[in-house]
Amino acid sequence: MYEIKCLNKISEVGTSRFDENYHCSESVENPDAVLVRSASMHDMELPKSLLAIARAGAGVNNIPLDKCSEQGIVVFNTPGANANAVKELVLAGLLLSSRKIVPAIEWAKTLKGKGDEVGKLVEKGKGAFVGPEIGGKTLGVVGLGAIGILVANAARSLGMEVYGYDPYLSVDAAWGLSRSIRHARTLDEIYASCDYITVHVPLTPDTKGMINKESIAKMKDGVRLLNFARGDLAVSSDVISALESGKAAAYVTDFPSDDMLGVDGVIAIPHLGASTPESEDNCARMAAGELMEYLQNGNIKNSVNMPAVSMPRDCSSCSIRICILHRNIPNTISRLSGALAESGINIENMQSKSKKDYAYTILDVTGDVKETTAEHIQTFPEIIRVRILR
Ligand SMILES: NC(=O)c1ccc[n+]([C@@H]2O[C@H](COP(=O)([O-])OP(=O)(O)OC[C@H]3O[C@@H](n4cnc5c(N)ncnc54)[C@H](O)[C@@H]3O)[C@@H](O)[C@H]2O)c1
Ligand SMILES: O=C(O)[C@H](O)COP(=O)(O)O
Repeated sequence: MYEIKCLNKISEVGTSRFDENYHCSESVENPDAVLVRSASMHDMELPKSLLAIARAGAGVNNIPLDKCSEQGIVVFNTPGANANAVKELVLAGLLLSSRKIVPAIEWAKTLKGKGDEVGKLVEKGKGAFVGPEIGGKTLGVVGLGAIGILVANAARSLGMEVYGYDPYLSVDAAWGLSRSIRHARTLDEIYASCDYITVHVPLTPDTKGMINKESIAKMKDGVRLLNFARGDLAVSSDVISALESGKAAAYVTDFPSDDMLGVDGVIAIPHLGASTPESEDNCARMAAGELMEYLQNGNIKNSVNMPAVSMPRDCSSCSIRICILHRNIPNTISRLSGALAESGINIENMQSKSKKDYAYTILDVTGDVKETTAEHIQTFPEIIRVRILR
């Protein structure tokens, strides 16, 4: 029985994929795997039993990736599964940042009780809520991954002039990008050209605080900023100063901090980007599938800390699969195959790949694989974790 611990509420569309070989609940003590959304795992003790974590979503800054890699815990996310939900809210954000919709709605509520006067008061007061159209304006999209691409293409079809910046753009992503998106080679080009700037990059030491005094100074006067990626991408005191001085006209954020709340020009949304039934179902379905495939077959797809390695279990003569997470250093494979040969075990099929400092090897074997074989391999200093799947 595989024990799965849920740290957040996960859509049943995902958890119902677990069959009678799985037990999934919030109160599991020694989990084989964890399913999580945004709950922070940084201060959590990671039990020895833990083999994998699946983030039902995109951002993995709530998970201690280095610690997981060292302990042989494979971390998955669900690329693209919530991208459409975020794109739709970003489009709403573009309009909210322009058309003074939120204060106008609040003002309209104050007319309650004015009876037949309401129509006249609306016409008299609406002049306070004039805001520009987005059509014909320039939008800079920073980060052209699953979300950035959808936002760029959609804004283009709404009549915006769109600039995209992503120095690590993947080939797949490039195929998905409309040809009419302008390629910005530097962030400065985005800052100098764009009336609206939206960021869709992961939070990393490189991107933390990228919206700050210096970058804002390079932006156009009256720039409207949108942050549906992570709060710490922006230095909040610098954004507040820019709003107060009029340098920035709006800051739409899905990650409000205390100091931002109530500031004129801040449109604070309570992290709703991925909160649609469709996206919650997509993420949960994908995350549960990734865990099952890894726990049962040792296959890794969509991991953020380990290489993608998959082999079908179609070797009719070999019922045993050995899965080894190890360091990416020379001679490891030959030591492994030597140790297996000494125990009379033959490798029938094999796949091995590396990702930065780590590597993963799957071996379909014939012969008498004893637990002691795994224990012996586990003593090699380059080996992080060995699993035998029967
Ligand atoms: N508001 C929400 O609910 C919500 C939902 C999903 C994702 N997110 C956030 O949005 C981020 C992006 O999500 P995604 O699904 O598009 O991820 P993704 O991995 O598909 O795309 C990220 C893109 O950013 C690019 N990138 C990385 N560093 C960069 C840099 N310094 N400059 C420019 N580009 C850079 C990458 O090359 C990649 O193309 C996530 O990491 C997460 O933090 C928020
Ligand atoms: O990175 C993500 O996928 C989003 O921030 C969504 O987070 P959530 O699953 O907690 O809504």
